[in-house]
Amino acid sequence: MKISVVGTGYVGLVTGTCFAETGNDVTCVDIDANKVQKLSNGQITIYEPGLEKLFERNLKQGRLHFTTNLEEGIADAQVIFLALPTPPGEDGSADLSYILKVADHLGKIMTDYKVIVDKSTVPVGTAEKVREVIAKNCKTPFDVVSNPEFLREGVAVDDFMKPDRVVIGTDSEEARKIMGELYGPYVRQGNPILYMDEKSAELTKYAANSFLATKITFMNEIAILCEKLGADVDMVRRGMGSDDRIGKRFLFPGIGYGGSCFPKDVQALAKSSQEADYDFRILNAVMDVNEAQKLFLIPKVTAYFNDVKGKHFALWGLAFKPNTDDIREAPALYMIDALTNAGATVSVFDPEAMPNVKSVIGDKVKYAENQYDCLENADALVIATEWSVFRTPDFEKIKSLLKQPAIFDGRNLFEVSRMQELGFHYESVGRTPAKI
Ligand SMILES: NC(=O)c1ccc[n+]([C@@H]2O[C@H](COP(=O)([O-])OP(=O)(O)OC[C@H]3O[C@@H](n4cnc5c(N)ncnc54)[C@H](O)[C@@H]3O)[C@@H](O)[C@H]2O)c1
Ligand SMILES: O=c1ccn([C@@H]2O[C@H](COP(=O)(O)OP(=O)(O)O[C@H]3O[C@H](CO)[C@@H](O)[C@H](O)[C@H]3O)[C@@H](O)[C@H]2O)c(=O)[nH]1
Repeated sequence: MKISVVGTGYVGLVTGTCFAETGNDVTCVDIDANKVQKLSNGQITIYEPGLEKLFERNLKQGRLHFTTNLEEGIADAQVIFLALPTPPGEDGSADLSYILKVADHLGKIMTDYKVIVDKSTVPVGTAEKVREVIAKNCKTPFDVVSNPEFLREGVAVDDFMKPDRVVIGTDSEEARKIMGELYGPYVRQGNPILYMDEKSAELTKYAANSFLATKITFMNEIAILCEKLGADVDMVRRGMGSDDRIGKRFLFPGIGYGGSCFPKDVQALAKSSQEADYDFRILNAVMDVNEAQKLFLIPKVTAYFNDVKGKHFALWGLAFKPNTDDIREAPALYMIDALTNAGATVSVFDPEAMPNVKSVIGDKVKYAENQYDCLENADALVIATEWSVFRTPDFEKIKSLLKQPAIFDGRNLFEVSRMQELGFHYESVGRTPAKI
């Protein structure tokens, strides 16, 4: 099938590459000429494990094309995916201007039947708006479908190729048939395509992200309570997660959820809800708790040193989670601000995200060559992201490099008892009685 993907960022590039991999002829369109040039020349523009190989193969075999020209990009396409940004507007609601601008343009240039697919995360009613905007100028029949994307950064290829489910919101039989054919190769037995009306599809995406953010936040509050009551959140987590109704996943406490999705989507759902005259109280609490959680380690660090002014910290991990170079809403950035504002200095190390951090905060911190180099002259180590490479470090080396053997771990990487045996002052999340 000939398909077009408009917006070649994270989701667009994964969508385009994966659809090419299953034999479709894909043209990706982006207004960023620099990005399009790089991609056309075989240079991948995002860090995503496993994607590069697929990207190179499909580019070489001529199934993947890139252009800045929308008219050329959609010319023969039967399906057009919109994978455009939907950032928070000033009031927290999703900014639909990117989507509606492209929809308006499409209406002026479409000359035969096409299925326009909202792949971006968009509020209820967006498919209707897209339809209206296209219809203003369009003389040919078309359908608009809501097909939200559930992939996670870091495991995006697997999530796309082996989805738990594919949600397709449409009441058009023709669009349903085309979308079913396109997704056929990805849908394993038992992991179904869920056909529904477009509003339910749109809401499913926000409901899923908000529920997961709530699940994490609930555990973060349980972790706080564990410290106050002297319980161990690891035990509580296992005890809870063994109940199938609760499930083991997304129960890991830490220093708050970040990334390009949960923070903006929880906020957008709260806003949509307000517009529908309903105060979604849980979501307001989730946002409040998460804001505070990003700085969860700071009072522990401050209490240990009395005052952090003049102290130097090593920070391992900058990306909002491992296996990505994405630093959007990363808790590490909030901690860097808090520590430097209090008069401390910080050396950082991250396997992938340092160039992105440098482009945002420049020389506010020192960028280390590797995780051990980062520890030189540091008073303590702070851990913000659970990269695998941080999980089994050389503890003797850490001890010899740090001025004092103190580790503040926002991701619960190590066993508390082992760290005590090794002679570290070790604080993590929800596993030791509160000292403050
Ligand atoms: N990143 C994720 O993990 C993820 C997962 C699921 C859903 N989503 C949703 O998917 C959507 C896209 O997210 P993303 O992370 O891929 O965004 P992104 O910012 O990485 O990419 C968006 C791309 O759109 C391009 N663009 C902007 N205006 C354009 C125009 N007029 N024509 C063509 N291209 C244009 C930009 O240059 C950019 O390359 C958002 O709604 C997001 O919430 C993201
Ligand atoms: O037990 C957990 C699981 C996750 N997190 C944090 O939650 C955030 C989000 O993690 P994750 O969901 O793995 O990353 P994303 O790539 O942002 O993916 C989410 O957002 C995407 C964009 O909407 C959706 O497509 C995905 O289904 C959804 O998981 C990160 O800061 C994690 O550190 C925790 O603190 N504890």
